[in-house]
Amino acid sequence: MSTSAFDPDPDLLWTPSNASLTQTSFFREKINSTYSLSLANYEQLYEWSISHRGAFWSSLWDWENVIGHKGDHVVDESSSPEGNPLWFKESKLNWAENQLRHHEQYPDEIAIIQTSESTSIYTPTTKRVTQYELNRLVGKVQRSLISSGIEKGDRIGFWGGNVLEAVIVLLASSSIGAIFSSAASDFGVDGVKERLEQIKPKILFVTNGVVYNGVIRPLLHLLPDLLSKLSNPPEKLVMIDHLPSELVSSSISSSMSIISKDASNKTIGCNWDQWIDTNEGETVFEKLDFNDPIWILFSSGTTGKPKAIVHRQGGMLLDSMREHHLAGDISMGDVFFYYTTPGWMMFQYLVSSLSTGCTIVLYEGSPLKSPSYLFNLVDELAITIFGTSAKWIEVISKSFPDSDIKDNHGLFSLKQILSTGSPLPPNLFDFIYEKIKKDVLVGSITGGTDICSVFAGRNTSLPVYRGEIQSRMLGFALDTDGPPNTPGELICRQAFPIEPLGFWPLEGHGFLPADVEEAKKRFKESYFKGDEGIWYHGDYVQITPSRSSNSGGILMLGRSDGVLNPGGIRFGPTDIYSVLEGSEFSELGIEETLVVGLMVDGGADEKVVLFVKMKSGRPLDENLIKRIKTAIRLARSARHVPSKIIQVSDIPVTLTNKRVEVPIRKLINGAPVSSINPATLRNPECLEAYAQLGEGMRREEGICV
Ligand SMILES: CC(=O)CC(=O)O
Repeated sequence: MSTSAFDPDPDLLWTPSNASLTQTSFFREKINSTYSLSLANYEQLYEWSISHRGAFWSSLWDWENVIGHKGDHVVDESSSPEGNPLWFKESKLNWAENQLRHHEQYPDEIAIIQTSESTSIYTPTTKRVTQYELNRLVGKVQRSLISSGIEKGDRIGFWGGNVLEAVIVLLASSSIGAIFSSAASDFGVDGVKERLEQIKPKILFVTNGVVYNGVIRPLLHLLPDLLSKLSNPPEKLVMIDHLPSELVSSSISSSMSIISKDASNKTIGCNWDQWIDTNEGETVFEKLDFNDPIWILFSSGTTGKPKAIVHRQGGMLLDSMREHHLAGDISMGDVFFYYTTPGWMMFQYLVSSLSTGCTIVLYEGSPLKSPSYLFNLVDELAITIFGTSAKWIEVISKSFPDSDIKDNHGLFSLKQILSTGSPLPPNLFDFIYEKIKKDVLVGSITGGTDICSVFAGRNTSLPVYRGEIQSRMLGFALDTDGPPNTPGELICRQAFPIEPLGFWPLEGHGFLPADVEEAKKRFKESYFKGDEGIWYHGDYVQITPSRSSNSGGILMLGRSDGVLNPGGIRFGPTDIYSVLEGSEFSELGIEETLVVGLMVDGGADEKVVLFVKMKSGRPLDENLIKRIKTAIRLARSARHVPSKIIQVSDIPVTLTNKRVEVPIRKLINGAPVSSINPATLRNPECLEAYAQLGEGMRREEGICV
């Protein structure tokens, strides 16, 4: 693969050196020969995949050699997303069996590398687990789950670090048809409680602690509080010694006594090593329906309790193969790292790549222990696919303003850099190509918790253009709700197999009918509008005109509920963020910004309000305000220039570190702080200040307060 020196398009940053040797091209040839077609490029393949969905998803099943029984049925082609049809109704498969499918043929290949942050008093060893060993461990955990009384449809909870045991429990859970759900070690007790209370797991796994940024953070001492807050605590608690017990021993002993006290009523605690089956045996896989639930993810909606999104076994399997193997060309020999925690869907995204035969890297710790920390890891582990967040790339770009990362790190193995979490602005594409590596595919990917996959993203068969997501993914009828070539909300017009089954509780799991009905209503309100039946994804985007037959790239402009509309000009918050996130404003002291609309004229119009968090000790003075306004006017337009630019001490972010416009827009327009669910935010203590600022602004505007 190489950069193209001759293409006149100034936005072209990278071109695959041999697009015809990618999985996407091979698959297109296969489709052409099977259906006697002559699809000539990605654009034509994409159009075919959405106009022949049954044939596409069925061919994908065959192409990926899914282990299972396919049957004849694929989907009712006339069904809408709101109809949420069953897919592959006659099929039987198991997600975990497919993830572990290389253990017999390639027992010695490394499936997982586990690495963790060290402290001055503790240096963890890097663990390498072979395909054989992983399958064996999953078998042991599977048998222990069964002995613990876990059956198909029961929920299994996990709270803790990004560790090997989390992956093993996830695989073992799917192997018997149980439903997995996890929370990250940095979620507070209330955040975990809100999740577990909704799904009522029978068993909970907890790591004893993690190291983050040099600090030991024990978890077990929080368990008594958590258990006492649950109306229906898990019957069993399994504690995983991720850290040596002497580093967290005081917290263990205090929590164990309280767990034992609870044990007479409810929860019985034990240690992973005591719990896990000591016998050897076969790992068996329950043949499940394509539409059986596999895991529950939580979306960080900021009002009400988090939405408990239930995904399906078959959809998660088939689409992850499309994503990692077909679109990403990941295969055995690749080493795939994604910086994530078990509290983010990128954990499932990463684990789901095991089916390709690649090695996945689990890293537990801070991604910013030093700016070069993860680049060293790339060299040390020969990582080929490196995934991170746009925020991390931004921070790194500010930490290395003058030095070339490529001069200090080999990065020879690196083929792809993936980014998600928030839009990757054009200047960060430039940063990667100039400072990190020239010959690398930069895959900005977007999808999220709602689909636990990617709607648009990395595509090894297509070029990379500055600021653009490469392509819409095969099989998804994606569009915007506006006229062509204008920004609009991202929609999916046709039913798709990774549509969630619904919000928990689903019918048939012993929950109150009223709760099931409420979950159904909330699901409908979350993704559908009017009676069109199409899926509204909640992202504000623009599909660009097709270049190099990519069928159009995607520009991410923000969340659709954060769209601004001053004087009838609609634009996304990203239009402002991308101007202010370069190194120029970082050097001037800007740390973070948030932009929202203040309703004026009785709601008929709005004014753009920009909140700015400054680096410690740096003021937001008149000079800087002037520079901000000028930069926005020059880069965007006079209509984009904020009416008010206000310094704040903190910008609210979700538990997965995404900044949130919606609650702040509500607060400054008069909603009470109590209307925002604090457990969904990492720093809810900052909300009160926004409510007060809103009150002041409304007074200034002559709006009744
Ligand atoms: C793939 C994604 O979209 C991940 C996220 O931002 O949550």
